[in-house]
Amino acid sequence: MTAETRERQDVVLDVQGLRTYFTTDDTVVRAVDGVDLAVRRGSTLCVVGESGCGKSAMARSVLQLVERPGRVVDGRVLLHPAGGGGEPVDLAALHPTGKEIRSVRGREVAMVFQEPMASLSLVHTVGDQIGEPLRLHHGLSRKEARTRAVELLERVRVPGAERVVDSYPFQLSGGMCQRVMIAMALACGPRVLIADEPTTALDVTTQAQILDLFAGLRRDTGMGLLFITHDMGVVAEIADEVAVMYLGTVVEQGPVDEIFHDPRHPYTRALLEAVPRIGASRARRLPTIRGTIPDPGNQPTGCVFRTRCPEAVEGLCDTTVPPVTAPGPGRRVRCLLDEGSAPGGAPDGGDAVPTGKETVDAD
Ligand SMILES: Nc1ncnc2c1ncn2[C@@H]1O[C@H](COP(=O)(O)OP(=O)(O)OP(=O)(O)O)[C@@H](O)[C@H]1O
Repeated sequence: MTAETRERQDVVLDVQGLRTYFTTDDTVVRAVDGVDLAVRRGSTLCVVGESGCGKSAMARSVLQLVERPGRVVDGRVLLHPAGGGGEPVDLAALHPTGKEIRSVRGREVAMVFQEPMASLSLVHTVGDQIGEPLRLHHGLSRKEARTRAVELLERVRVPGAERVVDSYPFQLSGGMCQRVMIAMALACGPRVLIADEPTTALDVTTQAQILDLFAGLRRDTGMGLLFITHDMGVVAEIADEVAVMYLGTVVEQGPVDEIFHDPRHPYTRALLEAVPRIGASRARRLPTIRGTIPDPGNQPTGCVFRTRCPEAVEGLCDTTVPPVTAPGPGRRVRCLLDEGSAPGGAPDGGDAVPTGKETVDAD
């Protein structure tokens, strides 16, 4: 078996050409505009980008959780069966409120959000909330579900799990609530866990503990982790692979080491320059990315990043949509100025990654 075949077999969630638009009377916000991603078993894919790049809309689209007026308008979200055999299910083709997608949510693909307090019910105990999917999907009795809830709390390293299981969220700290959310997400043994900025609302110490917890869980359970963040420091801590998102599209992706040591897209370089460095002089001001993200309802012509790109070339970047190119195995870049990029497409001729032509045609 070649390394590429093995890599393909490892894919548990395959997002292809995903587009999610928010349509109102006078505007169409192309929040997700042709995204291709693959989440592998036992591996963490970090999606990184500034606020408003479409990370949450993309993550919510996977489970058809986009709120109106948002809607998945194109693309496929293939969930591969356990063990790699059989036909994948296209989650994007399921009805957003139908029975099929509801049976996938929580059971096969679970999600953890940024604000645990907003996601937890304040009037039910922690144990009842963790146990609910177990009673619903696995037919456990109330007592069995409580026992399992204690085990799950212990697994996410909640001290005094026997006591915490009978408490209410408002009695717990933000970090503890996030652990409860993670325990809930793990309850049914999902094959994919989507975590949307799960540490952003937490203090730095708790953040580090939760990241450590995610890394351990991913290792121990073999689930695929799709981790959304705006913070390159978090990416460095937890990612195996990285997808850099800007204005609804993935502008660069690849293995984490390569993204950090050989960033090919000017946006990736700008994100990396804005990360504080250990040992850097305090007097040195951190560079920020110039300008602001354009209105996704009114995207620039040509390259989406060119209005903020320090390297943009007039007459090229404003007129031509960059094709996806492949500068190396597992690497994808969308930049007209990237030298050494071969025309895009999977190295094995696979169909999971768009070719440059498709990108050009899409706009
Ligand atoms: N309900 C909505 N109606 C209209 N536009 C929306 C809606 N929700 C999101 N958008 C737009 O979609 C785009 C992508 O938003 P999204 O929240 O996915 O970005 P993000 O990268 O996750 O940012 P953040 O880190 O702030 O959550 C933004 O321009 C946002 O304004």
